[in-house]
Amino acid sequence: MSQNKLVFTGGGTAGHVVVNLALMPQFINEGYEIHYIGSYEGIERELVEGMNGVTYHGIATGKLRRYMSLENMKDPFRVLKGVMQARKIIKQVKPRLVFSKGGFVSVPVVMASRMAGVPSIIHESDYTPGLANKIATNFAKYILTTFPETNEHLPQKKAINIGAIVRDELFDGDLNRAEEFTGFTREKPTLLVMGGSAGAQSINEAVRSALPQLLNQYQVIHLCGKGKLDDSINQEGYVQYEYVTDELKDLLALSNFVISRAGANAIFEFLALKKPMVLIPLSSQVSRGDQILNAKSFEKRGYAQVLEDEEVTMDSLVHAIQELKQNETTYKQNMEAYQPLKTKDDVVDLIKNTMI
Ligand SMILES: CC(=O)N[C@H]1[C@@H](OP(=O)(O)OP(=O)(O)OC[C@H]2O[C@@H](n3ccc(=O)[nH]c3=O)[C@H](O)[C@@H]2O)O[C@H](CO)[C@@H](O)[C@@H]1O
Repeated sequence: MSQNKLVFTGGGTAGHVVVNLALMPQFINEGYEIHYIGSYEGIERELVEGMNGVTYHGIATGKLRRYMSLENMKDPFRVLKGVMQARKIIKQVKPRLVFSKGGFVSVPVVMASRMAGVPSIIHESDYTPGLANKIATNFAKYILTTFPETNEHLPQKKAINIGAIVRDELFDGDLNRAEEFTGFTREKPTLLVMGGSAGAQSINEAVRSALPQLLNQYQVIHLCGKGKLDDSINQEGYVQYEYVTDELKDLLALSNFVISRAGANAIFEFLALKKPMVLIPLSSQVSRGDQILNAKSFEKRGYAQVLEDEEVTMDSLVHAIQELKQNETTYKQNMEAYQPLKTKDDVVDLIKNTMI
């Protein structure tokens, strides 16, 4: 059996899985045995379980709720159970390192790795660290950050700014496949709408109400989130999908502009692919406001136009798209000047240099 074993963890939303999806194939190709510790039912299970070369282990996990619920009382016990389960898995697998992409499920795993004397590296995509990663930082060797400003909130010895890690496959989009999948053509420009990995109701509603205006000028690909399809809409030039996996690269290749939430992974993907974007960050009423900071940073660098969630209407959305189109060249020039700080290979090297 291979002595080169790694454990990856992270979940809750796709944003806490995609960096792992970018890194794991590299290690699998080099003959490493990969284990993934996630929740029993989260999106990480869906995205990871079928992958060749990865063994998935489900554990109990708590959840961060920003509202009062009886479930909140049960969470400490679930986290404790998760630590015991993760500890058992780590003892059995004996990995050389644990790599965590954050999210609540990752906390017990990073704690258990520390107990077992296995080093861990965690990754924070957002402008400010989330609660799970703040806790996990205490037990980890390093925390890798996407935005340089994030390091100000973290212990200096542990924080390393690496920039974003984008999946290689996203650069291999194919226009013919996209046309076949959507039924669209290249004659009209295409707008891609992505409300984060789970979809966003406010964006879905605004986009759907703006369709009569938008479809005059654009074709619209709408990634609307699980359970958020609207079957009553059947208009030429509009397609909707709950969530796409392999097809995403092709849909991105066909898209000229993007309307999106401001999740860190998604926006760096659009930047890497030079897609001018309208960002509608998740409001601070329902989150810690990290997406607002992500979006502002992109606006400041001239990559995006930002609309606050509270001001999203049919008219404000159409207006924002018009402005984006008018300034397309400037946005693209700004994005051309962007150079990723470190590559995926640098992170792979860091992992190898930190392994026991
Ligand atoms: C509600 C919530 O907690 N959101 C957080 C979550 O967002 P979320 O899970 O939406 O994460 P991101 O926007 O960062 O990433 C979404 C990922 O899903 C992919 N994708 C999306 C739709 C689809 O159909 N197919 C697909 O593959 C995107 O390409 C991207 O890689 O994690 C982000 C990264 O920590 C945070 O910034 C967000 O605040």
